[in-house]
Amino acid sequence: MNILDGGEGGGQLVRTALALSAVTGEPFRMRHVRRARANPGLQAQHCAAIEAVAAVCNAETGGVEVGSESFTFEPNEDIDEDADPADQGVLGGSVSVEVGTAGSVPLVFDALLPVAVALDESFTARLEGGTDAKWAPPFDYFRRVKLPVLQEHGLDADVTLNRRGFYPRGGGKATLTVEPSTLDAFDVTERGERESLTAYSVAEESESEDDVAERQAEPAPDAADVETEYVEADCSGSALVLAAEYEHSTAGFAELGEMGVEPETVGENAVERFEAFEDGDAAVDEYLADQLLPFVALAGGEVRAPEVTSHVETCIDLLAEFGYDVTVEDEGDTVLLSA
Ligand SMILES: Nc1ncnc2c1ncn2[C@@H]1O[C@H](COP(=O)(O)OP(=O)(O)OP(=O)(O)O)[C@@H](O)[C@H]1O
Repeated sequence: MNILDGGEGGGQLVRTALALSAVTGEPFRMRHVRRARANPGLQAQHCAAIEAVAAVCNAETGGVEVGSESFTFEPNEDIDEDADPADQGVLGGSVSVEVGTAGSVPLVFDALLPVAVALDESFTARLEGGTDAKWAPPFDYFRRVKLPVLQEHGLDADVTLNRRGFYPRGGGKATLTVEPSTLDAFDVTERGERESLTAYSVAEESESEDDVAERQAEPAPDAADVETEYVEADCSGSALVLAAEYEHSTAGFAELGEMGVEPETVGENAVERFEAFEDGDAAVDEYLADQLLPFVALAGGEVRAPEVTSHVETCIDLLAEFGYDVTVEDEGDTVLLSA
């Protein structure tokens, strides 16, 4: 059993370990889960990710409860460890999981997506929780930025939003369907010319009185197409994702509305990050960089990112524990991640 130390990072290490364990068939124990966080141990969102990935690969789990700092995950014992990972017979099927209040639905999807390379048959995951939650990719980032980049590289997956769920009540619903997939190696080193820029601005319906969705999108550059939407949800909330599609890549700049923060400020923050990105030479934004790492490890290739964030660093260490080497080349203003 692979003994992993989760102490240097956050939930991302839990999600990456689950995905890699499902793909390789290698069981693991993770200790010191989120040790340095203010609320150490597994949180509801992480327990939901464990439950979802376990359902897809028939894993046995131990120690999975909120607050637990150590847990085990043993994927289907029927897996033939000598076989190629793509032929190891991870099952598919369907699973419904409540992530709980505003626990992030896209983050649980993140744990499930890499399993695509080892599936026998498709799986469907129906999740309930926060679609647009703090410290996580908002739903439109997942749908408009991350998924398109992965689909471009062979991932056969689709997502449907059934209901938005904002912080703190959650209550959002989304369905992810993933088919067995063969990934192409990544060559995301130059982003190329920008082909489109879209501001996806969403707010809960009561916020239409204050034109929140329009005001969030107002600072977007003139070149941007603007899509505003008001939705039914269990509590008020709003999100803005500025998605920039380039010839060879897509980058996203996502911000959530917050009490006491003017909607225009939400938009300005996203625009500031977009402009800084366009001033540099990276092909993906800093968040996509850490989220792509498991796929780069599995498929090989290169991705040019703005910097080595702590998420990138700790994820690379974890991938090495499963035998996947990702190297980082410091290029000055950018970094090249290769496998
Ligand atoms: N604004 C954002 N846009 C896109 N992705 C984001 C954004 N904010 C955070 N993320 C992504 O969300 C993930 C957060 O991972 P992290 O390990 O910090 O989260 P967690 O599971 O909530 O656990 P923890 O509470 O331990 O931090 C990262 O993959 C990061 O790229």
